Amino acid sequence: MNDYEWIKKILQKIKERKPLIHHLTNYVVMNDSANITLAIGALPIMALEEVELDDITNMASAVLLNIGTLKQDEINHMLVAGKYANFKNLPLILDPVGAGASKFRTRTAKNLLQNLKISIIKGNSFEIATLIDLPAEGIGVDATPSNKNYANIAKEAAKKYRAIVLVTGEKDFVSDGDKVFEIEGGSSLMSKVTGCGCMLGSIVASFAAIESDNLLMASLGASIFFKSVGKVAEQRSSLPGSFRNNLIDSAYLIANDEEKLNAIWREEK
Ligand SMILES: Nc1ncnc2c1ncn2[C@@H]1O[C@H](COP(=O)(O)OP(=O)(O)OP(=O)(O)O)[C@@H](O)[C@H]1O
Ligand SMILES: Cc1ncsc1CCO
Repeated sequence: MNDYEWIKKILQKIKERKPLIHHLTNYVVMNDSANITLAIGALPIMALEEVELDDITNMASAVLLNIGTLKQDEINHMLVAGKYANFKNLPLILDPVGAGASKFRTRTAKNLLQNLKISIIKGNSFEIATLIDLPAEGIGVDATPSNKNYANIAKEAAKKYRAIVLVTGEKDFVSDGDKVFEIEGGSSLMSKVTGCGCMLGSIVASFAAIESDNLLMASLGASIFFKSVGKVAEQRSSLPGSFRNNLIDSAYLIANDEEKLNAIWREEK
């Protein structure tokens, strides 16, 4: 038994149960999100049309809301999909892409948090800091929170929104508002390929679908797993284009090859 036996169990259950993950997500990364979901054995579906939301939610095991390319007239779709998820008690994951970059995104992320019971919030440090009204340094995509205590940012956001919070970056931080876990690893190439955060959202949702009674461990497991995926992808490629494809291949490889998982995690200890 190694320390990560519990993550292998989650991966095994994903393969057995094939949970359907309903994504309302951005069209920059939608295809990669679908493929990474399939690579670990879950099933993706992307549906925005309001009339089909009840059917889709009835089959789904988790719902992911990602505001990356959201338009004003689509906000209501997210609210309706979120209400269905809440009604069915499904894990509901929010990726507040770009919160802090525009007033529209900040307002929309906060609106979703106010009107829905969000189970897990996953975002980079700037996005999560924005949700707890911390000031920023820099502009646009290079902005970072002026407060670099990311563990505390995760904890405060989790307390404020009564949700599990996963802050991503060179190191990830996961908190339930009480405990905070710090996760190292991954690859610097992950910041050179768009959508690694969005793909992690799909993995978080897949883990949450299986581990719905323990969303802290689901989020922690997803973070550890995806850091390992990044590391294996880097061993297989050194440039962003091939790295992107190798993320999907590596997710598939390590989700299906227990020996590979053992080897990576042995190395890490
Ligand atoms: N420099 C790095 N070193 C190691 N891992 C990284 C690095 N940068 C990002 N990651 C990993 O990449 C994933 C995405 O994190 P990131 O903070 O870049 O998300 P994001 O800004 O929301 O990305 P996007 O908006 O492109 O989807 C996480 O799993 C994170 O741990
Ligand atoms: C680049 C970009 N713009 C909106 S969504 C997205 C993908 C990364 O979040």
